[in-house]
Amino acid sequence: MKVFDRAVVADVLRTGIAGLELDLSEAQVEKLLDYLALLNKWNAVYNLTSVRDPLQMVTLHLLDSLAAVAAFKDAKNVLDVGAGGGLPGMVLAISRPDMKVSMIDTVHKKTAFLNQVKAELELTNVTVYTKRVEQLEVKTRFDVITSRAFADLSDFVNWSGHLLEQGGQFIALKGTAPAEERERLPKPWKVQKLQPLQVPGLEAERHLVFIKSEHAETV
Ligand SMILES: C[S@@+](CC[C@H](N)C(=O)[O-])C[C@H]1O[C@@H](n2cnc3c(N)ncnc32)[C@H](O)[C@@H]1O
Repeated sequence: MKVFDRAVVADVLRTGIAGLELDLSEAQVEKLLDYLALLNKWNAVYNLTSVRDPLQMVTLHLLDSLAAVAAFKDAKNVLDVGAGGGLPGMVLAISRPDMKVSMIDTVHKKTAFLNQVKAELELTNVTVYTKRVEQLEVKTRFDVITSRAFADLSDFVNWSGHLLEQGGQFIALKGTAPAEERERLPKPWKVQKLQPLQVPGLEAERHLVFIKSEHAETV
């Protein structure tokens, strides 16, 4: 599908949400569609994602991120590192308006887009930072730090570990997470759980990797 046909896109999105058994209101589904329409529009100029087909964007971006929403059920204050066009951060913010979601990226055109989405969709739970995560300082640390397609797990925790509150956890959205990469994590970080994800309409392997300090209680 070349053009953004909202009715067709909405149909695929709604079927996927039903498959994931997610309880989203009609207003939230409309916001997800608004977000996708903006991503599609800005992508033409800003090159935010290499996925250009709106229907593929539903599966590879929206449903892929929505499949992870349940893992954030106890989260209150989340940071998405290397959020790019807002995945999974923007999808989490729309799905969980009660949760604070911060997104960080080094590339200004990406965070300009995220701020535009925040304004147009009136997302009061969103904060956007333009800088390297290693250089971010915050008054209140995060209970969950997430990322999708960001970096090797060791770099992810090394660069953002200073931002995680005591007892907090990392949740990385990955295709595969090879044992060698998981075992290479620097102390005190340890993989607590590796959870396969089923994304409606997607054959590819997807996983959530939960990482905690070995000094924290197990999940
Ligand atoms: C492959 S993209 C993934 C974007 C998005 N998470 C997704 O799944 O579509 C990785 C992003 O990380 C950002 N990035 C790379 N190094 C970073 C750093 N040290 N701090 C913050 N963002 C970084 C890049 O600018 C890029 O937008």
